[in-house]
Amino acid sequence: MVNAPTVALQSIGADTSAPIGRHLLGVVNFTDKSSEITIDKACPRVSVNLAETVGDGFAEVWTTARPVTTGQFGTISWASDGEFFFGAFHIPELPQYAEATEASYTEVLELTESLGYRPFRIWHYISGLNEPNAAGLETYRDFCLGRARVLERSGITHDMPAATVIGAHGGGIVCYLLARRRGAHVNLENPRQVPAYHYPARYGPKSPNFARATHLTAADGSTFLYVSGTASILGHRSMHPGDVAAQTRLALDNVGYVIGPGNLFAHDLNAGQGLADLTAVKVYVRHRADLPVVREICRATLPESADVVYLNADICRSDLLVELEGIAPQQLATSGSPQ
Ligand SMILES: O=C(O)C1=C[C@@H](O)[C@H](O)C=C1
Ligand SMILES: CC(=O)C(=O)O
Repeated sequence: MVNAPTVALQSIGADTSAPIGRHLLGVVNFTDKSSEITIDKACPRVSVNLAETVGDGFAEVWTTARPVTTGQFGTISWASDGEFFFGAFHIPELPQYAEATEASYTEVLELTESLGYRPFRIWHYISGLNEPNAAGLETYRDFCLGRARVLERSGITHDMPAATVIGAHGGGIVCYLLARRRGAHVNLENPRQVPAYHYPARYGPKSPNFARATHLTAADGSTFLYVSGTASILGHRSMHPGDVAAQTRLALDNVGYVIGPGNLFAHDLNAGQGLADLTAVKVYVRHRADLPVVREICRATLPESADVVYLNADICRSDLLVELEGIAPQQLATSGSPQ
């Protein structure tokens, strides 16, 4: 059994207890209910308001190999098994988010640093993502302002892991993250894209802070590639405006490139992966009417083995129609060589 967090995408309301030999680390329900976070002795349970109906929703269930302890630190609900950590915070709907984002991100860094953990994957779901805040700044750019201020103070603006920022249907900001105590993970860039840290000022007063993917090696040598929300961007430009099919193909192509052997070799890593290795894929589609086209392209491109879910959501640039993320696990065969 892998001694690293693994994820299963289950239907909402399905029994979200851990499989035999695994322990719950965190449960994220994508539902039609309001965003909230609860915590019990088992783990934090996050609800993200991002499904049209319960039927559209799903549960993202993270488990780990060892029993966890849970805790609360300011706005952060967390669980840890001593090596891996799951944390989450919720900021209610506000006229502006930078200040509250700064406060919660400060708590995330204080908590993970005090416990000796380093984040390796972060997700954010933000209602009104493309809407102007009370000061007229797009909410996504408002969020980036708050995040960047904290990371600048901590000197880690260019060392953040894979991330996702996607719109929610209401409820303010929900953020959840995975972190690890020991061992280094490697943040990857995609040479076909300008690193988000270096986006020109036209995209906002502060650049986003995330890597294109993060590569993690577990104690048993298994590796996991966590791919950020990836869109139809080359260089720093959004490509194929208005053409959701072309945007879907380029987003998939960007994912295949960033986890491919050439890019991993360029980051001094072995055993690149491919789209055929992806699982736990979340596809975010701006217009519901585009879902059938996006599904068709994804089904033709992704392996049948992949768990793929589709969500109707706003994306961090208003000219982007689709974005997707995934995980490429590489379990070691018993011989110790990559499968
Ligand atoms: O700002 C981010 O962290 C981010 C935005 C999107 O490009 C994508 O969801 C990945 C990360
Ligand atoms: C916008 C987006 O998806 C990116 O910056 O990669």
